[in-house]
Amino acid sequence: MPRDARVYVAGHNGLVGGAVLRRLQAEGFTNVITRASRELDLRDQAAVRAFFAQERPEFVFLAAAKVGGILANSTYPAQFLYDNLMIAANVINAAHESGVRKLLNLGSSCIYPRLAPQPLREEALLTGPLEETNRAYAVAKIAAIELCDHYRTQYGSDFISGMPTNLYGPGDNFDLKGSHVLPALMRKMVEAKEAGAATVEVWGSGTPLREFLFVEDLADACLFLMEQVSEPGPINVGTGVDLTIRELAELIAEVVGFTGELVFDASKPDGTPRKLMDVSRLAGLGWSARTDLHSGVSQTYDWFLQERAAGNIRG
Ligand SMILES: NC(=O)C1=CN([C@@H]2O[C@H](COP(=O)(O)OP(=O)(O)OC[C@H]3O[C@@H](n4cnc5c(N)ncnc54)[C@H](OP(=O)(O)O)[C@@H]3O)[C@@H](O)[C@H]2O)C=CC1
Ligand SMILES: C[C@H]1O[C@H](OP(=O)(O)OP(=O)(O)OC[C@H]2O[C@@H](n3cnc4c(=O)[nH]c(N)nc43)[C@H](O)[C@@H]2O)[C@@H](O)[C@@H](O)C1=O
Repeated sequence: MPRDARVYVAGHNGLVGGAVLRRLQAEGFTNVITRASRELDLRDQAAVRAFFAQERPEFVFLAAAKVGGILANSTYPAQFLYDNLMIAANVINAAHESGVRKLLNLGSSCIYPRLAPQPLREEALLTGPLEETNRAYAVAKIAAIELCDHYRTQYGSDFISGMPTNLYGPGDNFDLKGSHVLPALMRKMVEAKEAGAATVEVWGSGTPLREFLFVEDLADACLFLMEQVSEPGPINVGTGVDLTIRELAELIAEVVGFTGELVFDASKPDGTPRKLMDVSRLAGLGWSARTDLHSGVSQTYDWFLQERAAGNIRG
């Protein structure tokens, strides 16, 4: 991508969009276009068409979506399905109509079939029943991947899809009901430590396994994909390493300095038992994650304390 190319980052206020924006700015891109949802609701087809016709971006990072953890997904499935279908359909179609040179769409490891063989290979997509707790979201994410592939075959559009694993890092959502596990446990443990509380509640059994990629590494992968990959089908972006929720909670407790007891609430859903991705395809193209989980959690903790003091934490 030329440094003066017109680059649109959809979702720049979010975890992924924020990391991609920081990286583009660090790399010296001078023409980055952004819009908050209050300025441009991507569910509004006419507004999206008008935006693309007016701004004519050449490259698009599609990191706008309605995103949440296991409880949010199972509580608001209609919104997760509708919003994500509309956002993807409007942006992908307007990108085609306005002649965008390349678009990067993002899937998620949680959209693979619940019982697909692990580690998950890209070919496993659509080969079996989905995880119920986030099926609505998954259907919308799968539709976006399918749209990109069919716009490639029918119109020759260079629209690609990355398939990130669970992400975390600066800019994450720390709302205790709507967020993902890592920010939720970090916030709960910080607040428990400060309050002198003896316990912290962990949802579920603690036995599910999850893989976590630091969002700055994902941003690096997004630029790599935009520069290096132009082929159909999702491409996994992860670390290839997972751990149990119990092990994650113990790691966060050690970083935060919470020495109380972890109490597991079996009334909360575990979700899919495991979703470790096979990351060999992207490794074969020359990209691998650099930040180990302990370092990423430590960096996220430092960022959380600093931004909480400034009143900038989402959630
Ligand atoms: N977080 C994770 O663990 C993972 C995320 N992904 C994918 O990465 C992408 C980004 O996720 P993430 O950064 O975590 O999500 P966030 O919730 O952190 O950010 C999503 C962004 O989308 C924007 N947005 C939401 N609805 C609309 C709308 N109707 N119109 C315009 N903008 C909208 C929001 O903008 P605003 O703030 O202005 O309202 C927000 O900044 C998604 O496609 C997600 O599926 C994939 C795997 C894992
Ligand atoms: C990222 C990807 O994957 C997401 O699915 P998920 O990985 O199941 O999401 P999660 O991070 O919310 O939970 C992971 C595990 O952790 C446990 N858990 C413990 N304690 C808390 C807790 O306090 N909060 C949360 N949220 N989970 C907790 C929780 O019970 C579960 O066993 C999709 O929603 C979808 O967003 C998607 O794209």
